[in-house]
Amino acid sequence: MIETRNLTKRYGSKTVVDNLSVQIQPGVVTGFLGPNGAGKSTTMRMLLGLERPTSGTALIDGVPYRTLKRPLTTVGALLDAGWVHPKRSARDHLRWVAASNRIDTARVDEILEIVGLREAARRKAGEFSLGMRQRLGLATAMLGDPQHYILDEPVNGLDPEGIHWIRQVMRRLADQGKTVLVSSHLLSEMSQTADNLIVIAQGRLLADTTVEAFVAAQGAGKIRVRARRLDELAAALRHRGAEVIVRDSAQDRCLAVTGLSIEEVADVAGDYGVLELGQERVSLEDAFIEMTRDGVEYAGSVGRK
Ligand SMILES: Nc1ncnc2c1ncn2[C@@H]1O[C@H](COP(=O)(O)OP(=O)(O)OP(=O)(O)O)[C@@H](O)[C@H]1O
Repeated sequence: MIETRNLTKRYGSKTVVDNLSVQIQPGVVTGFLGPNGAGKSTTMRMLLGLERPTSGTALIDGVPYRTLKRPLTTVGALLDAGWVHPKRSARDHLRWVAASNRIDTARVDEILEIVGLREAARRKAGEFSLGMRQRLGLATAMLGDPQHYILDEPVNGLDPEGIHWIRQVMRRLADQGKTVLVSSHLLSEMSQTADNLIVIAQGRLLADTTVEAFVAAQGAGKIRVRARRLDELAAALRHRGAEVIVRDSAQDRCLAVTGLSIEEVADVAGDYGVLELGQERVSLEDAFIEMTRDGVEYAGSVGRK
């Protein structure tokens, strides 16, 4: 299991990770979600022993990463597509990593096949595209067949085919019973990739739940309404005691209403040129924006699977 206990990191007076306690379970893909600068990379770097916590602990199977004897056989990591000497071939890079971790070099050709780099194995890594570098980074992470994976924005810069491939790899690893922690600020991506979600903003835990429960809880009981005179309708609904959120997106402008029944909303909306009325089905994107905007404490309100 990957775990943080009251994990805190400060740079000067700025708290980047704030008292974060989470447990990442095996057998599922856990999405680590947050807007830019939320503290995801810093948390992952602390888990990998690359940053020292100001307080609290980051543990892999109950111990700090730094104490692992052959780390690559316990945790596979992908940070910034991994570092590779530009003049070294993919194969030589992997053989070097394998040797330094006492991993059988026979595994190198096997893993090159798995990540689809067999043809390019003898080319210099400096000539690789971003997508190929991501594949090589993942190959490095998978080399020691570790139980745990920590992947920082692995889909960054990939084309749709590459994204599909990475998703499949993560799913397969989870199905094999591995722990897979994957960060992203792309919510739509996470909704298609992850089973569980850990959401942070400004270093603080906002949600620790399943993707399904997260979306359901965010959208529960809201009524979506579009009308010609939307702002006036919003005021009228508030006057009737409803809680009203104005959703402004590139596609449309609508209201999300709670505190009144759909019949009551319909009664009011009739006077304001109603165009559409129904139970809201929120996207993960909307739920996330709403949550991080309000900074609502969410953790614990919805149980895990
Ligand atoms: N070494 C450092 N010194 C000072 N501040 C830092 C350092 N590393 C990170 N930060 C700050 O910590 C905050 C969190 O950064 P972090 O990279 O962990 O966020 P993130 O959630 O991974 O965001 P992104 O998706 O943009 O990578 C940012 O405001 C960043 O500027």
